[in-house]
Amino acid sequence: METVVAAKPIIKVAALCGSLRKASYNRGLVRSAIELSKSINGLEIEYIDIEPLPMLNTDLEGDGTFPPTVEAFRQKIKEADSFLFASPEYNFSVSAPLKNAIDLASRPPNVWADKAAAIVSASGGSGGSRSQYHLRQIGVFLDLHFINKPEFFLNAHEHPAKFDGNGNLVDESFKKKLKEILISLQRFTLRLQGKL
Ligand SMILES: Cc1cc2nc3c(=O)[nH]c(=O)nc-3n(C[C@H](O)[C@H](O)[C@H](O)COP(=O)(O)O)c2cc1C
Repeated sequence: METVVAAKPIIKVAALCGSLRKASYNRGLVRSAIELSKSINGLEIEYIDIEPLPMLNTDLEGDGTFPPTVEAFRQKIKEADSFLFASPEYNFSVSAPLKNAIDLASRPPNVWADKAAAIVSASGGSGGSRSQYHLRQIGVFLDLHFINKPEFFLNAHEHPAKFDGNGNLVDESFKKKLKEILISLQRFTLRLQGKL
């Protein structure tokens, strides 16, 4: 008799980067995550560019409608099962572009709610840990549920050799850690959706 193996549900992850810089290390982390996800069964990552988003102004909201770029962004967030944030630290917090993107998608109805998320960061000093803890705090209000471990903090300025000249992550131990985060995010998302 033929054994039928249930297909693993596909988890769609939307990846956001808080830096708009062309050679951003954090964008490099997103590129790496996309590459690494190709060897994880059931996980798909799409990079969502936040650069075209306007600054939030509630005057621009109609009756439940938003400017077209904002509407398209909100739709992408709505369709995702979970999120990967690559967040540089700006003045001990998340960057303004990332906070703006988060705020835009939080306007009623809040499209972040009840989803799983993971954070990685490349920054100076403590590798972005303080931006990560601010992001977790923001998630409390949004009903975003972050995985706690593993953690990923990379001081890209003290250790620039972990990236190549194009901002791509080349360090094998950090790549391994990044893949562990993706696997943990996949499992947590499935648990949250009651599929595991
Ligand atoms: C306005 C501003 C504030 C910053 N504040 C911090 C900070 O508080 N802590 C830190 O570790 N790095 C800080 N940095 C450094 C950035 O986090 C660092 O340059 C990082 O690599 C930027 O991310 P990216 O490479 O993805 O663009 C700051 C940079 C800017 C532009």
